[in-house]
Amino acid sequence: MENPAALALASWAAPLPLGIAYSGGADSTALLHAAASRWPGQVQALHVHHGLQPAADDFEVHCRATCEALGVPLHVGHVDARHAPGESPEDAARRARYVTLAAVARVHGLGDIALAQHADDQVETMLIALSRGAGLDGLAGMPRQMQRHGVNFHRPLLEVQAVALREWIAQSGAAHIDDPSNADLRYTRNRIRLQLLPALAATLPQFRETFARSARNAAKASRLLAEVAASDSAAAGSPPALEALRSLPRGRLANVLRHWLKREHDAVPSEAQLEQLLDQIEACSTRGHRIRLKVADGYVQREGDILRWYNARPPSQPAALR
Ligand SMILES: Nc1ncnc2c1ncn2[C@@H]1O[C@H](COP(=O)(O)OP(=O)(O)OP(=O)(O)O)[C@@H](O)[C@H]1O
Repeated sequence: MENPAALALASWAAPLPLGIAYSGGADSTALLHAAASRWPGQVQALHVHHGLQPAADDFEVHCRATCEALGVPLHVGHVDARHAPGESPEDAARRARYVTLAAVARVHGLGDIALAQHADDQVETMLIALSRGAGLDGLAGMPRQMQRHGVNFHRPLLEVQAVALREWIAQSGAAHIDDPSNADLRYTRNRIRLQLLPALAATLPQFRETFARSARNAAKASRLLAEVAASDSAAAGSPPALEALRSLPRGRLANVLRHWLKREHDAVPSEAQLEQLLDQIEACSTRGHRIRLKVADGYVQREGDILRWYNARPPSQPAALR
């Protein structure tokens, strides 16, 4: 049986040299083997050592042995991911992993990193997004390519099914790690993978393809909304002028506010907060109308003709500025 990751890489004009995010797990093992034989001498493995996990040292030892056997250089970065209040430990570990992968890549002159997420990971990501009530951005799933922390991340296996990768691993006997935490049903992602995906497969056999199509549709719509937001935001200025905001229909106003808050302040308003902010802006027809609303971890406040964001409670305003 041919490595399905090799088939996926065959049609990819990858930027070289290429870093491979290699955990030692089945999927990134299949990707590393495929990449090492497709681009000999141009591939380097990047491994993140999760300091808090008891088995992390063993994982690193395993990765070293595999890379030596394949003749691929290995670079290891260390993280000690602690999660912020309100953030799940899984999200914190993922966030820290991307930062570390990028930092290690940059040190070794690599501008591109391939991750081994596949079609099943994409479906899991969409289901998690749905379970959190996500908007279009979340439903778009993971992009095939994104720029973050100064490097390009690629996901060349997004169309490959997990079962194909696992079959190849089993048949080829390629050494890999079975991370026991992948079976821990306390994690939502594991429950989705182990309980929900088999049920989906039984009921909707084509779900991977149709979900992937929905993700692409959502991604297209999401890009369009970002373009509308960029043009409305350019017209409103930064910080945005109330008069320009008030000239927008409610849907576009919500769109531009969401993008302004996310892009410039990394703040995501709840549905109720956004509705309240829209109501306030629409009602704000006199100079004396005051706006001061809690949004995410900060505040949005009217200051004269503009709206301003504060990370913390804003100073009280002299009446002239309200
Ligand atoms: N510790 C790590 N070091 C380097 N890259 C990692 C690490 N953990 C995950 N990755 C990368 O991120 C991708 C997604 O992470 P995820 O946690 O879903 O993978 P995983 O369960 O470790 O599985 P696998 O290695 O089989 O892909 C992996 O496919 C891999 O490319």
